[in-house]
Amino acid sequence: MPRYFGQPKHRHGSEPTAAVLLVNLGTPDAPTKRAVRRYLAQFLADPRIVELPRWLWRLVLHGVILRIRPAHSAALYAKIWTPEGSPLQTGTAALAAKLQAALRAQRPGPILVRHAMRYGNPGIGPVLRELAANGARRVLVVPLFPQYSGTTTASVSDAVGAEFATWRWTPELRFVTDYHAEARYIEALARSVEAHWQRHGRAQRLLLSYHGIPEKYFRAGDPYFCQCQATARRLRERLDLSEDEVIVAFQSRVGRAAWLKPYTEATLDALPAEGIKHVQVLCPGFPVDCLETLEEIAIRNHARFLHAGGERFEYIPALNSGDDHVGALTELILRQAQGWPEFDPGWDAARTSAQQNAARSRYERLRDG
Ligand SMILES: C=CC1=C(C)c2cc3[nH]c(cc4nc(cc5[nH]c(cc1n2)c(C)c5CCC(=O)O)C(CCC(=O)O)=C4C)c(C)c3C=C
Ligand SMILES: [Fe+2]
Ligand SMILES: [Fe+2]
Repeated sequence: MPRYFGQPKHRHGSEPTAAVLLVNLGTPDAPTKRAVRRYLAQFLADPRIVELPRWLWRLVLHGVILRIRPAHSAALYAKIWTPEGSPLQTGTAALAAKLQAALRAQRPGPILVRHAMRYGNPGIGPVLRELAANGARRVLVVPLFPQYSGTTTASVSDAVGAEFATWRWTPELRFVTDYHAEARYIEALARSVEAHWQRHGRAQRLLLSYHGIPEKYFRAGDPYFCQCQATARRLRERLDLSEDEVIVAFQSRVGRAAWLKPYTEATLDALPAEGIKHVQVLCPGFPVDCLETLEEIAIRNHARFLHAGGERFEYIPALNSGDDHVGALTELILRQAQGWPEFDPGWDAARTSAQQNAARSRYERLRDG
């Protein structure tokens, strides 16, 4: 086995291709205990997610958590699973397909759009290798985390770096760290809220629920909390709502340590006693619907709010593969890929390959003996 992954059959001078790789968190292959266990074992072993000493965490993870959580989580996944699979998987794939079509319509050059998952399938490594096999010499990585966190965005960066550490010929690489304040992303969120208002009227409060992270990561310098607040502020201003009408809260806490506050659940428990009986919930940090929105918010927290005395609870769906989302990400991608020839509106494939064909056969004869 050669030490580095190479492309010995690469055709010298062949047309370069650019690629956009959307990366989401990942999801199990099936809503079963076995598949969830495999997924959680990879996910929770990531030191970006749990920063305990490795030996201690390995004991707890394999001795306790992976014995209990898979069955519990599998039952939750079963509630949201569709005939096509996990909503996070199908939603991310649909978004990638729509982006591929949008870029093809707007740019003449060869641009491939793919999606990968940080944990589970399709993995970042195999997708990057497939792109290389299809000639991708430039790769723009777009983690689907609008707000940067070390637990998510940096973990994607780790995985991309670890993959390229095994390659002989690495591509030109660009990486989107966050897009929490992008005008088109805020606009897409605002329009999804307005569309909801058109059909259901306005609630007393708009609750913006983000995935939490341990509070100690925030204190150690993770910018996630600030970026969540900044997204919320811009969205509130765009919707012309007062500070009182919008609440920011954090969901999906795991374990007993303190996470970012206020917690979504405690917030929903307290609102009815304050006379707030009608809430609408939007999750701006989840570009694609998943377990944490469809089960935790739309099912579990909905029931919880009614139990606490609330009367109306509405979940406003994620942007998913809607046109506003595709438009926002297309604009982000076109700006991030500026200067790449494949993204040049004047790309001329015939001229490019004619220039490069000249050098081809000589080098290949030398290499292939
Ligand atoms: C244990 C610590 C966890 C941290 C820190 C964390 C941060 C974090 N996660 C997301 C986005 C998603 N998380 C999802 C599921 C999920 N998250 C954790 C744990 C942490 N997340 C677990 C154990 C799970 C699996 C489900 C479960 O067993 O409860 C998902 C949904 C996946 C799906 O298949 O639908 C997403 C998306 C962000 C954005 C984030 C930090 C900012
Ligand atoms: Fe999570
Ligand atoms: Fe700040």
